[in-house]
Amino acid sequence: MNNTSLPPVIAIDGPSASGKGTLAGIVAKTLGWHQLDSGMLYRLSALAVLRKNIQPDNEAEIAEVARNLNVRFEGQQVLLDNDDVSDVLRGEEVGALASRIATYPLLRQALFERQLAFRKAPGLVADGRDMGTVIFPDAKLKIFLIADVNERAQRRYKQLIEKGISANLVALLEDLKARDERDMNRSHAPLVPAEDAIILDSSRLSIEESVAKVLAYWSEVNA
Ligand SMILES: Nc1ncnc2c1ncn2[C@@H]1O[C@H](COP(=O)(O)OP(=O)(O)OP(=O)(O)O)[C@@H](O)[C@H]1O
Ligand SMILES: Nc1ccn([C@H]2C[C@H](O)[C@@H](COP(=O)(O)O)O2)c(=O)n1
Repeated sequence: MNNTSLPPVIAIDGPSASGKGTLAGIVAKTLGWHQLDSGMLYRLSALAVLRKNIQPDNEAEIAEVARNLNVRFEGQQVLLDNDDVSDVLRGEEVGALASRIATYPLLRQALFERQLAFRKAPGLVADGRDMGTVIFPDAKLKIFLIADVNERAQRRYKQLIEKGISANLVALLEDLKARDERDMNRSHAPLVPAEDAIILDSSRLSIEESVAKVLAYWSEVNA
């Protein structure tokens, strides 16, 4: 099967808390497509590493854990080894370790096929850091979603408070800056826009305005 016969992909990449997941979810629902939150796979790997007490610098063992992840998605629930980990996955410890181990080429390779498997008819909206550059380079539409780091910290702060999780705005801002630095400067699959990506700055856009822009770009692709 050549790539033109594969289901279409819309790739949405960008830094933490830029709104990728929110945007991908609404666009996928609007189009009736599947969704891949690739960051979730890195977070699941990090959580499994923590639970198995694997040393964070043991790249080979971490890749092995990722290759054998026993994960199920049931609606909004994520089950790791039959345990509902939906909330714990979003925690700071897991996110920080995910960002650290995501620098390992063996781990990225271990998750490669698993991500490709999400590409099913009628289409896929995939969000992450390397969707348009590495995993789905033939995506029909590539969005690189950015937002000012202070705005992203505010968004993450509001998101956590609304979930009843205590948060510190200054610490969140520092964490986002550190994560941006690591995600953008790693040697394998760094966070960079694909050459054919559209840069969408959502700093001053509402969620609805961002969604409308992506759907308009998609209509243009098909015009
Ligand atoms: N354009 C927007 N305007 C205001 N808030 C937004 C906008 N887009 C997203 N948000 C809010 O920002 C928060 C972070 O969004 P989201 O979790 O989708 O980001 P993300 O880029 O997927 O983050 P991560 O990479 O860390 O998973 C959410 O609470 C979401 O509702
Ligand atoms: N395609 C991806 C997705 C995620 N990562 C890494 C980098 C992030 O810091 C971490 C957690 O992702 P999030 O849930 O915040 O989107 O996972 C990556 O390297 N490549």
